[in-house]
Amino acid sequence: MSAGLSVDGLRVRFRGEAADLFTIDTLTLAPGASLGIRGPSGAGKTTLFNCLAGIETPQAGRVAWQGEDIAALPEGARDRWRRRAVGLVFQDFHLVDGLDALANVLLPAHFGRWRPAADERERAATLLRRVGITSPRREVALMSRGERQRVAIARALLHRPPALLADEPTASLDPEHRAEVATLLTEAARETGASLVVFSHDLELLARLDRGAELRDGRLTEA
Ligand SMILES: Nc1ncnc2c1ncn2[C@@H]1O[C@H](COP(=O)(O)OP(=O)(O)OP(=O)(O)O)[C@@H](O)[C@H]1O
Repeated sequence: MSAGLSVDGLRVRFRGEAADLFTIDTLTLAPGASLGIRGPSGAGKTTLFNCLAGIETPQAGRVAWQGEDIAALPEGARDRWRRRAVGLVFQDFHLVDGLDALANVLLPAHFGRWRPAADERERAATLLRRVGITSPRREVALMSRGERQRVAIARALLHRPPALLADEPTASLDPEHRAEVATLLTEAARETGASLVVFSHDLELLARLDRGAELRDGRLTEA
């Protein structure tokens, strides 16, 4: 079983379109390694993010994490895989405003179970401290955008996922918070051994990643 990410012959075309949005012949990423993907608006970055996260099913190809081809899994199995094996970070955080920071970090622990286990609560509290959130019972709606993104990163790490995917994670932050979030994401991947893929226009964030690639005109080119 190969660890990390391995993509082969990935092809995406939306219904009614005459041409493929993109094709990716091959892409691999080792555990603990990071890759930044940039590209012009409309190139398909969010669509590729969705394919790597098992949210979108490609027309053809293999998207394997830890040797498991998630593109071939039926929807229910893919949802279970996503909850277990991937941490997702978004531009607009995807937090639940009526809840405090701790409850937001524990959200993934509620799937299939009524309440989180004691060790999950402990890990959530530890992760919040790790990302610099000192008031875990504070409602996220009252937090700054930078703090909210740090809570979202802690949530992404709850189940120690081997894959971390971030879609424009710094786009709605001011420069100081952008740098903070960039440091946290790259350190978290290194510490946990997760493979990190970041889709972004933020050149400072992209410069901190091990590798860079551009999605343009239907092709992913590494540079
Ligand atoms: N479900 C869909 N059905 C049809 N077309 C779609 C669908 N989702 C996305 N598209 C189209 O695919 C193209 C790529 O969209 P995508 O959101 O992946 O681009 P992007 O590179 O993330 O763009 P941006 O940087 O502006 O967010 C766009 O032209 C978009 O309109």
